[in-house]
Amino acid sequence: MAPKISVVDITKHSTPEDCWLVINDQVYDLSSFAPTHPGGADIIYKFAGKDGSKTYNSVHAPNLIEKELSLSNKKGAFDLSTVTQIWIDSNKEEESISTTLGPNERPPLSTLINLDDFEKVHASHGPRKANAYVEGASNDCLTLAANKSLWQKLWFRPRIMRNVSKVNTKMTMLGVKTTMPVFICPMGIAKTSGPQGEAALGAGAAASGIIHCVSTTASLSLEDVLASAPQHPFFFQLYVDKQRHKTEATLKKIEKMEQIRAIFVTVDLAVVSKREADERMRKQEATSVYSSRQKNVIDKKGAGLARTTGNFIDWSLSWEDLAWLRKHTTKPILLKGIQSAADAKMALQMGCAGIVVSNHGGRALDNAPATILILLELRRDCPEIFDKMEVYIDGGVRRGSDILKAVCLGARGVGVGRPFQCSVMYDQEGVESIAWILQDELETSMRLCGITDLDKVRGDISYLNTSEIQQFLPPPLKKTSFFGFSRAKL
Ligand code: HEM
Ligand SMILES: Cc1cc2nc3c(=O)[nH]c(=O)nc-3n(C[C@H](O)[C@H](O)[C@H](O)COP(=O)(O)O)c2cc1C
Repeated sequence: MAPKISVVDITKHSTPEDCWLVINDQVYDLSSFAPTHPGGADIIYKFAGKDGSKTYNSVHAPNLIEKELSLSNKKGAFDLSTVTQIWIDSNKEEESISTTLGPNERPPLSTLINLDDFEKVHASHGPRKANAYVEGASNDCLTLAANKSLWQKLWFRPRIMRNVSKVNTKMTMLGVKTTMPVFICPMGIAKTSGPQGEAALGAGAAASGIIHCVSTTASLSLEDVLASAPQHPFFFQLYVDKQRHKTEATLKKIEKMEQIRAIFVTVDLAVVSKREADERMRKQEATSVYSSRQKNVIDKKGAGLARTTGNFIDWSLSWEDLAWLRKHTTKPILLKGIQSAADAKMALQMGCAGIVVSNHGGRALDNAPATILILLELRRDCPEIFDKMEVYIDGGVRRGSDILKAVCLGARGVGVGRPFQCSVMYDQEGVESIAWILQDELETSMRLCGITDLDKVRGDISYLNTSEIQQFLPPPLKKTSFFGFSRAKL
């Protein structure tokens, strides 16, 4: 067996011409590869003679380097027993430098061409704490992954030769006319991702003709967020506070705010779940933009930003509380976090104006079903709700074609979360860029499907083939005809 390579040996190769790096406990010679690295040579030279694993892993799959480099550039295993404190400290310096690059060092906005690009750049260039917070999900992130991957298993059945020179993507959501059926999901503490925080989301939504749903845990005051687009409507997301009088005061304030057109009460997060990436970040690393009202405590779970800013949420919330909420607002109430047909029916019975099918982007119960499956379940088990209230969906929506799929299944619109939060890195321009990409992708997929008016195909499943994901549906509550659709629509 080849001898392991020590710290002393590696530090001898710390120049651009002779550039060795440790990546995941293996030593590589990247001298000839670095100048051709698509992410730039500098990022590799920064770690010459050092351990680049953290930065590398934040953008790359672990096996990429093994796959790409020739055998002669693989120098062997790193000798961990030779690690010194000085070496660890020098690596840390480089890591912090590489995660706090200035605006001019980020990839230009024009090079980001889909929503995943925004999440990748946030991972590689955003503040580490913000990234752990934004990208994190519960436990093993199974629901997070399922949300996204199951959209990809829903296929289209395109029609042809339908004169698609003009397409109409407009939709009315809760009485608000929008350019396309998209709202920016409520997300806490957006300032951790970029200095404009929610103001970028509000102004970007207004400029793009979509709606921002402001979170209870926004880093800016509600007034400041609304001021970012003074003529534009917003939605407000409500977490009910354990101290109910605080919620009552919030609702009283909102009642007078004409810009707020609806209240989305979040019902899927009785307690903040275990988000391990976030929890691993220690309290002292927190950028305390919001946490002044909470006492941050480190316990055995860690000190995640989500949990420390979310422990005011009332876990006693129940269906009876809807009457209490109704007493304090005249605005439409929607329940955000519906995950079954039974609860969707209940929301309708209780007089809600609508629901958001959501599992909190995989940040609530891990192993909760992917949201597209819940939407299918609703279509099958309670199709009547789509005519009687407004149904929205979020979770893993990353393509304009996902919007089209949701609408064909009967949703009035979709929420998009993480990509928008990541786009705040580029301020308002970044937010507008995401909206533009979605609009463009939506129009393209409509044209290629032979659809000219989005509103006219709402609930028309004839453009979809659901067979690949139907196997994942739970058994029906009661027997209904296939999907509850009339045959004409099938
Ligand atoms: C054979 C090894 C490598 C290959 C094939 C490779 C490939 C790439 C590619 C294709 C990109 C473009 C963006 C993307 O697809 O995600 C990229 C970006 C990047 N790579 Fe690598 N890479 C390698 C090694 C490394 C190493 C060793 C590091 C760190 C020490 C690193 C750090 C980065 C970073 C930080 C970016 C993002 C740059 C930016 O956003 O401006 N890569 N790499
Ligand atoms: C960073 C972050 C913060 C969030 N904060 C809230 C919140 O304050 N209130 C809420 O109802 N949902 C919150 N959510 C959940 C989103 O509103 C939404 O349900 C989810 O992000 C949609 O999934 P996606 O990120 O895959 O698009 C948050 C999600 C993220 C990623």
